[in-house]
Amino acid sequence: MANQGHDLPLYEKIWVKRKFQRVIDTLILVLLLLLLSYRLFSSNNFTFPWFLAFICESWFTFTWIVILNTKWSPAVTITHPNRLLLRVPESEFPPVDLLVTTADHVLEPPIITVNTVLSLLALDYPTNKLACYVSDDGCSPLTFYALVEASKFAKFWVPFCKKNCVQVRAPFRYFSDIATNKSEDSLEFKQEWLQMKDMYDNLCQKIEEVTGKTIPFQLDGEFAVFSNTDQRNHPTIIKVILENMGDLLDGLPHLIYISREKRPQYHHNYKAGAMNVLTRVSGLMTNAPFILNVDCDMFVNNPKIVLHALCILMDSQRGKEVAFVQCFQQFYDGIKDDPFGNQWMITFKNIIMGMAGLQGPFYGGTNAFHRRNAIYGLYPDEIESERKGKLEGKILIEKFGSSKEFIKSSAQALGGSAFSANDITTFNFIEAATQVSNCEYEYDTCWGKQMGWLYGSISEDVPTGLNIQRKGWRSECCTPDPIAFTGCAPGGILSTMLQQKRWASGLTVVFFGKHSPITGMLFGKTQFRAGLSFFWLTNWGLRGLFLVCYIALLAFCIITNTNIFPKGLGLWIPIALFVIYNVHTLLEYLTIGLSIRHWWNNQRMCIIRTTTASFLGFLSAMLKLSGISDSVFEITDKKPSTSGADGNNADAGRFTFEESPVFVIGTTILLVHMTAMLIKFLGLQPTHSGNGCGLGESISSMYVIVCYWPYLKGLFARGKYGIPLSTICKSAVLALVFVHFCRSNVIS
Ligand SMILES: O=c1ccn([C@@H]2O[C@H](COP(=O)(O)OP(=O)(O)O[C@H]3O[C@H](CO)[C@@H](O)[C@H](O)[C@H]3O)[C@@H](O)[C@H]2O)c(=O)[nH]1
Ligand SMILES: [Mn+2]
Repeated sequence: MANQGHDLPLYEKIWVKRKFQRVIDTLILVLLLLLLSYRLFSSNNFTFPWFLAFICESWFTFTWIVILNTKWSPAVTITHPNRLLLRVPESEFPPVDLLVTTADHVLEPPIITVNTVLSLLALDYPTNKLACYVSDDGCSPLTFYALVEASKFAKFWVPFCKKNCVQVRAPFRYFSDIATNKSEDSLEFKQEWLQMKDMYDNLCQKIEEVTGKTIPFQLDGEFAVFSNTDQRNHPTIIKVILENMGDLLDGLPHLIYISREKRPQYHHNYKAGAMNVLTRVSGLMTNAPFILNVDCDMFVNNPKIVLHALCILMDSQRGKEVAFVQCFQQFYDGIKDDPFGNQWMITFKNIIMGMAGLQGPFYGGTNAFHRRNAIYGLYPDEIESERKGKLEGKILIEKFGSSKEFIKSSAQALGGSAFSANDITTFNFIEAATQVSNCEYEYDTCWGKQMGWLYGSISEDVPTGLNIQRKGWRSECCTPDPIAFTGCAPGGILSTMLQQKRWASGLTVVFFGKHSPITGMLFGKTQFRAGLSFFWLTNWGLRGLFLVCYIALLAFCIITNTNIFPKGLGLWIPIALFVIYNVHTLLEYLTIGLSIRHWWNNQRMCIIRTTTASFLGFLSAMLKLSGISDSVFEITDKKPSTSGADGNNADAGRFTFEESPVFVIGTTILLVHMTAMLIKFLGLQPTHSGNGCGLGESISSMYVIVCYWPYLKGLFARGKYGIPLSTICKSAVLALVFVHFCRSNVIS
């Protein structure tokens, strides 16, 4: 019986057929190449606009090649947790460390973190094999208080979930779902349910009470360590909130709170710094071979997810080459038709599934199961064979830092010998853990440079993943049903833009840095097509630069009455491109059941986002690379929006404007194009003997204005729906400068 299905793989990879799409995608590439060759060989003028258009279109073509390559051979993985259960007795399941990061109790209300932690504690996995570590970069007694209260609630919540096979184990979601209390449920269950709900409401109330006040509570007893602390200046605080003392199968997992030391003179490296501290502290206490990391808002939606991920990581065939298993980010309560383009449904289908068919998806920063050894910098072939050299004490100290206890634990982890926790007691654990969480611990070690979460980019996830894949590791997607994790997408246009800007900036830094896919392909073991697919990510900011150039060029042409598009028969190339591309993407949306509105919102947001957030991100990366100013990790606001994020609210998808440079750029683009159209319709274009501006330029300019429709409405709306006057003024000045520049350059 126990031997049943021994030779069957724990997971399978299935390639998805997409012949029709390949044909259309290739056709688009051919048209792009045609346009480029038309530019090269037409007897038309080789003016500056033509040259610039050629550069931009070459870039677009390259981007399309990247996308085509990524989409070419998509794959999905299918996991078989029942086979794993048959093969490995529960007592031999490997430990898994659960790492959670939170950084600001205002933008990330403690109740959100609490829900994520509760869902982790209630995972369907032996509780004595789980340990949850929460890093709080906000050093907030409120977060700590909330976790302590949550741990009391967990003693009832976890057994309740397991007994009743609850699916969604984040209580705020569970209780908001009316379907959880159905009429056919037994009386006993109903009573329990009500009791649980009562307790949860109680917990929320307690947390709300303290978060509402300016001086929340007396900082004494357990909380005394938080007195006189400042977010940017405080010693390490470590608290063991729950400890599974008797190694009990049905107890609760360990729960540990960590706020690493911060000092103004030390750069704390944002989330990457926090993750490295979490890795070390968990290494000291439980040293699990596998690590799950989630952001504070990403709760477990499928309680069996650990088993699914282990199917991949523990598969005896291909599993050994897999460094991490990535569950795609999905969101709850997404606004209908994705007005801000931040739900990424089609990206998952096209890009991530595409990468899964190559060397594997990129690491997305959250919802990922890692092999501790890969985080520690091991190569895949070192897992089984020679790694003696790496285990020598001196080398380990140079790489991992000087904590004796940590060296011991890392040698164990690298040696693959014992997954057993160290002979560490709560008392010496705190001491050792404090040492590895202090600011100067990483000084002169490899942390953040060659191993662990890498520093230097505010999109730390991408270089971290690339650094692992360049060593020859693969990664896999895990897409169980129901979805593994769900989190909250940014609720408004501003937070979406700021997130995009951060990504663009961080990714541009990666592109020009030593962890770019190019170096991975040239000097590492990143496979060629996989490396090419990673450009889709790292070029995020550069795309902004080229698109802004192109859009400015269009306006320039209309204002100065010149052209970049072919005339006559040649004009059919860009027109065919435009039509085929749009029909093709629309079909892609419709086939997976998304609406036309969803498609249009995404098309529009792609233009808006690329020309504003990505472009600004690119500029900020340039400032960073040239050493002028550093870029800051601006945390995404996770407060539930007051206007109701339920998607039914009429206001939920509307653009609300505030003062911010991202809106200045967008408004400028809109004003410039409106001015250009006005000049054209009023007949104010200069006349000259050259080749004047034609239909192509006008249609494109109109398309830009249509994309920017929400901004156009914002120009005339009031209150939060209106673009602030100061932003309009700044944009108007910029637009005037641009128009003046064009007029003074008129080619006559
Ligand atoms: O100094 C910091 C800043 C952030 N965080 C945590 O980092 C996570 C991600 O921050 P968030 O503001 O939610 O950013 P997102 O844009 O939603 O995050 C995406 O992009 C990030 C990289 O830019 C990745 O790290 C994330 O995993 C990925 O979900 C959160 O848990 C934060 O608490 C820290 O721990 N310390
Ligand atoms: Mn997030």
